[in-house]
Formats: sequence, C-alpha cells, structure tokens
Amino acid sequence: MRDPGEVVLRVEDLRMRYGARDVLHGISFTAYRGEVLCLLGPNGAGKTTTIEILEGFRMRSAGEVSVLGTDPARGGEDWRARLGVVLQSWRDHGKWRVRELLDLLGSYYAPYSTGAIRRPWDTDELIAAVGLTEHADRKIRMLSGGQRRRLDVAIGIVGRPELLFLDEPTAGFDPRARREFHDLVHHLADADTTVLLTTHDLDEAEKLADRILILGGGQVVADGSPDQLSRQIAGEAEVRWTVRGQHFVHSTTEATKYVYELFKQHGDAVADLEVRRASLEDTYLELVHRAESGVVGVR
Ligand SMILES: Nc1ncnc2c1ncn2[C@@H]1O[C@H](COP(=O)(O)OP(=O)(O)OP(=O)(O)O)[C@@H](O)[C@H]1O
Repeated sequence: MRDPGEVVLRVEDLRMRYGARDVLHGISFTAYRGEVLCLLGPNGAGKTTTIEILEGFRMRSAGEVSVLGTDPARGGEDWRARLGVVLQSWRDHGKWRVRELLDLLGSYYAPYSTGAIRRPWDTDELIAAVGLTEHADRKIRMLSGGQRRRLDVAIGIVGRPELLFLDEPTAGFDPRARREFHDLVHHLADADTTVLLTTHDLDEAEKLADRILILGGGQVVADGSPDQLSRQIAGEAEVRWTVRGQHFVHSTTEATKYVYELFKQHGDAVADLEVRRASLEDTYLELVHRAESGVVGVR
C-alpha cells in the first residue's frame, strides 16, 4: 500500500450533466504518484468527459476534484505546466519540422523548471525516447500516421509532466511502436510520473495499468489491478486435459482442487493440461453488461 501522502489525483462524487442528461452519476477514485491508471468503458461512458474535467478544460456539475493538490477549475499556468496532455491527434503545424516544434513548445516550460524537475526535456533525448530520431528534421506533414502519433506523445511529455493524460495513445501504432511506447510509459512511471490513460485495447490496459477503472452507466463499476478484476468476476475456471488422446473440459470454482483430484485418479495419463481463468476481456464485458442492465457494480 502506498503512502497516502502521495495522492496525485482525488475525485469524489464527481457529477456531470449535459443539458438535462446526467453522464457521470457520482464517480470517485484516487491516483498515486507513479501509478498508471487506465480508464475503460464503452463508447459514451464518460471517459473523455472525466479526463477533460481533470485537465481543467471542462467545468463539472458537482463533486470534489483535486489534481496535484489544486482544483482544476482554478488551476493557473504554473499548475498547468506540471500536466501533460496527449489528445486524440495534433493536426496543426504541418510545415514545421519535428525538432523545431519540440524546441519551441519546450521553451514554454523553461520558466517552470524546479530543483527536482528540469524543464523542458532535452529535445534530442525526447525525440530519441519516442523513436523519431530519423525524422527529427522532417516536416510534420510528411510523417506517417504512427510517426505523427509519436510526435503527439512527445508534445505531451516535453515539459516533463508530473501527471500525464493519454487519450487512446497508441491508435495507429504498429506492433513495434506499441511495444516501444509501452516501455516509454513504464519508464515515465518509474520516474514517478502518474499516468491516466484511456484505451479500448484491453491487451494494452492489461500490459500498462497498475490499476484499471471501468466506467459504466455513469459510475465506476470496477476499480482494481487487472488481476484483482479478473478474480472478482472469475467465479469459474475452465480446466482442459486429455487422457489417452481423449479431450475433456470441466468448469469449476476450485480449479486447484479439481486438478489435484484429476492427477490422483489418472496420474501420468493426464496430458495437455490447461486452466483458463477469465480474461480481462471477459471481466470487462461482464461488468459493463451488469452496469448497463442496472446491476450494482463491483469495487
Ligand atoms: N459537449 C457535450 N454536450 C452534450 N453531450 C455531450 C458533450 N460531450 C459529450 N457528451 C455526451 O456525454 C456522454 C459521454 O461522452 P464522452 O465523450 O465523455 O464518452 P467516452 O467514454 O469518452 O466515449 P468514447 O469511448 O466514444 O470516446 C456521451 O453520451 C456524449 O454524447
């Protein structure tokens, strides 16, 4: 358990209403320094709304929110300089070259350097960290979609943020770029950056998140590590095996005991043994289904 003094993000009973429609019905969660928190939920669940409120771009209807110790509705420039934001895509500055743009954007952060955090990030180091060294002198409009997305990430972290918001960061990445990006997020978290990201890619969530929050029906329907969530829902595991070439499948809530009995009964004849627990995808689909059909969530 982390020291409660390290809270970076605290959300209590957050509500959002657009016109007459309630989108967030009172959500609460906390994030700690160096934690990677992943926000999941179906289209329209309120992920972007939540993130925009935390970034100070959207005014909430009700509830308490503290981001790096400040209410985002009242955050000034010095507070904003401690945040990094990677939105869905950066479409401007096509005529600029990669290094030029990062140099310029980085210079805005220089006045916010502190003894502990030197701002901005050195441009060439940053370009290398996001895998754009070969393209540093290219015009932005000449970049491919994935390269441009890497630039979006570089723009989000050029000021060495203490808290980084990533909205579907790897959309359009090839598998290697995704792997490199995941390594980058792990490095940022190791250096104490707190990361809040949204994704629809459950494999990505499982690889990156220390904690997953699932939004459904305007509420947090689950909050825990990928492993904890799977256990909450994984009532039954599926055991598969063969005996003398014949395949068997059995569902049980007590897989270990079942496997023990199996070996007691058949000994070495048991082959191809597999125990499959609920995946994050199974868990996600079940929890969202429960939320949408009005069943109270699991926390
Ligand atoms: N400015 C707005 N005015 C009115 N309704 C809005 C506005 N922005 C979002 N909504 C509604 O609020 C709900 C939540 O939207 P939001 O964009 O936060 O969802 P999301 O979880 O980010 O979805 P997605 O996965 O599709 O990006 C949706 O039903 C959307 O139609």
